[in-house]
Amino acid sequence: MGRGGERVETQKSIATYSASKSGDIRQHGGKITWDEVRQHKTPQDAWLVYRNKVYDVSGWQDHPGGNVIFTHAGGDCTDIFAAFHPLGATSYMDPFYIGELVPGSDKKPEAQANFERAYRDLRGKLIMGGFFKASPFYYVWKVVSTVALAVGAWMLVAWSQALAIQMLSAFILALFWQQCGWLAHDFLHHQVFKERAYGDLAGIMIGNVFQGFSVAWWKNKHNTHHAVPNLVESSPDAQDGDPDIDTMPILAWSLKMADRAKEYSWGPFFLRHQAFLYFPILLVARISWLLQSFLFVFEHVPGASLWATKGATTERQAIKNVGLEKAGLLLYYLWYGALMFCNMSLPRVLIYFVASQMMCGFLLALVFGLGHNGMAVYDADARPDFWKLQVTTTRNVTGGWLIQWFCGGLGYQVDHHLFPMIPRHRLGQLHGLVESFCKEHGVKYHETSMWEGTLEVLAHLASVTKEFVTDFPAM
Ligand code: HEM
Repeated sequence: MGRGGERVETQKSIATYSASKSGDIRQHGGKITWDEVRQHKTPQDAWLVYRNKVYDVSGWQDHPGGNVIFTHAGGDCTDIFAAFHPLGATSYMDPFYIGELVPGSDKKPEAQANFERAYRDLRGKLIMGGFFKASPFYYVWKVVSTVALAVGAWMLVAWSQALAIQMLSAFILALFWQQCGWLAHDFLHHQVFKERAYGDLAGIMIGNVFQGFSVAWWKNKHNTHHAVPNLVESSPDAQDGDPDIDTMPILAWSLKMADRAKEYSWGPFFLRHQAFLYFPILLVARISWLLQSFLFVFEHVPGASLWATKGATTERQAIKNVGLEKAGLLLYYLWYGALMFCNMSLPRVLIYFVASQMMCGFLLALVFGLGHNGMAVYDADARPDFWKLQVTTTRNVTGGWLIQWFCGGLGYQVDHHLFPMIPRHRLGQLHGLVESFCKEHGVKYHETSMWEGTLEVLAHLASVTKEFVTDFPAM
């Protein structure tokens, strides 16, 4: 569906939604207090505050960004809304409007209010300063140089049957996938194209075809992670938790998570040894992600045709390009199979498969882990404001161009989290501004080398184990 068609579909869906709600007492019309807003915090009963206006989005499953909208139910979405949407998206909000917030009912300290204003001013300055504009040359170079890695890996396999050369090829292929991960990430955050449909198509090419991940599966998870990083959900039906730290019963990042180990027969074993098991777990992470992607795209949903998800009853209804997604994943397994079988015996194919997948899992997860693991973890009920949440749950990685290349720009994780639509090649410049802004306002800003960061992650896992086992020695 073209871009214009998509807009019309969104408008129609909002109109249908509004009509279905017209029987409710939606037009509150008057003043609403913060205490009242906070009562409406589940997907079925969701109120949002945007610039002191209150919106009722209860049960709006057709939101083009998916269920992430409900992460902020009962709260202020002003800054996270700005982080994700194109400028015109506010024009879709009117049908959801139900009233004005009573001034001062949030009891926000003046320093906090000033700080928020300053952050929003900073965003305005960045827009005016051209920070959100991508360089086409940079991204053409990134795509070409990344694809060259896959070509190199293929040539090595075709050239030699020596195990050492095949393993070198597996490593280069793993690097290719890792770099594709960062590149798809940029396109899907709409850092590159203003026209979002192009970003989605590039994402399917790099994500599904090159890397074997479903774009819709990844986007749902990743946007939710951005909205609520390191937040442990308040209840299973609230949808206010970060899926990236939902790693139980394998890894526990907080005492609250550790408590759930008791629900699984092998949970206590993992909890006791989680710092030692962290790296072995990273090795198999990619195989699990491939499987989740495949099931997400191909799982049969009753009522949905093969190439569409209209009428679907799960979060898969958010898949916009389901036909392309399916074709993309099939193409991935086709080219990957052709590469492996072009000059290798079956036993070598199996070794190559396991080696390439595990190496990539390690390369990807090492960077993911550095971004947030071992940083502050909050309960969703006690979520801090946007800026504090994004900064205190996130770690930057220092280092020269090689480290930044390896991390795909995510060495500037804090800066990226505050402004996810700013293209990767501008993050270095942005970093200076954000760092001094944090200092000026006394907000904690954390950065380490790759090595120190990894040690911090392991130390954090060990400390959760120690604290929990001290409280519950029977574990
Ligand atoms: C009344 C409130 C909201 C309205 C009317 C709304 C509307 C929209 C619209 C029209 C789009 C499509 C934009 C485009 O592609 O041009 C969109 C995308 C999106 N929205 Fe919202 N939104 C609301 C609240 C939220 C909130 C609170 C969040 C996050 C917590 C959110 C997260 C997203 C995301 C991540 C996307 C992008 C999805 C993608 O890249 O494909 N939205 N929203």
